[in-house]
Amino acid sequence: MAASCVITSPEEEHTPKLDLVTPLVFNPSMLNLQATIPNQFIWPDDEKPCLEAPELDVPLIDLQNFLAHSHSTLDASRLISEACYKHGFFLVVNHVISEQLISDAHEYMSRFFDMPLSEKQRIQRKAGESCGYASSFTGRFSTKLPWKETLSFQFCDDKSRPKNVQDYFCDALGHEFEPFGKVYQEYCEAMSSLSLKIMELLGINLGVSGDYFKSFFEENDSIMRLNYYPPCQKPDLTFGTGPHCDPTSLTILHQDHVHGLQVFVDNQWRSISPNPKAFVVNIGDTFMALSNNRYKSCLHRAVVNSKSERKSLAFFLCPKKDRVVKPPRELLDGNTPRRYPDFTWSMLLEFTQKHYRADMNTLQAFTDWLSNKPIQ
Ligand SMILES: C=C1C[C@]23C[C@H]1CC[C@H]2[C@]1(C)CCC[C@@](C)(C(=O)O)[C@H]1[C@@H]3C(=O)O
Ligand SMILES: O=C(O)CCC(=O)C(=O)O
Ligand SMILES: [Fe+2]
Repeated sequence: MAASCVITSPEEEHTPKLDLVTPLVFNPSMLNLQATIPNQFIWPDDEKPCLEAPELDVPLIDLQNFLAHSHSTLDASRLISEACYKHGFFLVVNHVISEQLISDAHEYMSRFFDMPLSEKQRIQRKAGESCGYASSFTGRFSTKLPWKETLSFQFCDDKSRPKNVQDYFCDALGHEFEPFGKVYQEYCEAMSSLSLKIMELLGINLGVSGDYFKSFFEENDSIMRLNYYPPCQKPDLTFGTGPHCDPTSLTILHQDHVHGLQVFVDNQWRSISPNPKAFVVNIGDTFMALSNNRYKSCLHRAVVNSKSERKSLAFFLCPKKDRVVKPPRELLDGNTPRRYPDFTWSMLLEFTQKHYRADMNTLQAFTDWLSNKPIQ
């Protein structure tokens, strides 16, 4: 890739001029071989990563077995419940999503991020918006920058816009990107369908009537995100994705073969190793509110390494923007009073894109913001 990382010279870096207006440009091809990393990427000592985290034993759910209501249904149901009450992470296998589609999604991600920076910047994320290309969010954040490039786009399960992902790529980058768009259109449709099956399963486990959650997420208006983490010569000083809880409802993540995902459980960072046949599923803040705080949206992060790039495909299930997030009556009783106020996903999304950097406290900060309390 062309271009270089536009950073002031070392002496200026330590005494940056106030009128310095040239934003830092994160160009991995220039940065990933440098022995030092810019200060903006260095996280505070008390937040730095531990690169070796013991494996977290998460339940592995055979989805076809489960949905066939076979004898293993009760076992799977119990395993998922235990996980969701504790940390909200579980693995799904036998999900009937083709290996070829997953492989194509990873292949096109590599092709996209291998493009020259100027090409990627044709689809640059605009301030306050969730879609587009971002290189380490330079210009969005000024400290604790994540060591990653991302491409995010919307998926609408909307019959009136049947090819919205494919159209996004063609409209933004030109007709030659139709193959990109076709693969991610098909991938997002598969993720949406898998999400609804998982919602059916979560509803059963929470004792919620019928298809409450499944119908809540029909016509979902979700976010697909491609995470590309270049190698980093100082992986112990920065993060690919910093510690956070997903503000969304459900995340379906496919890791490539490189380790990096860590989850905070029982006051310890634990890793979830890549499994090419499995999707990592985790509960997000919005579903935690929908479940009236029963299922947990859990703190997690992604570390980087000095040897190889890492990629992950993250599908963030989100309800239609104007749908009111409110727990079903079965989850409201004397013992568990209402934990969060009514809100729409549109409000929480805007909060994370314009007012607050999603972290481990997003939902509480959002609740305070809604009640006009000063953010702690
Ligand atoms: C609604 C969203 C905001 C983020 C992408 C989706 C779900 C996860 C969020 C995020 C990944 C949490 C960590 C911080 C963040 C800024 C990031 O590192 O990308 C978050 C995303 C975002 O605000 O762009
Ligand atoms: O890349 C990963 O393993 C995790 C990324 C993540 O948590 C996110 O994008 O929200
Ligand atoms: Fe996440």
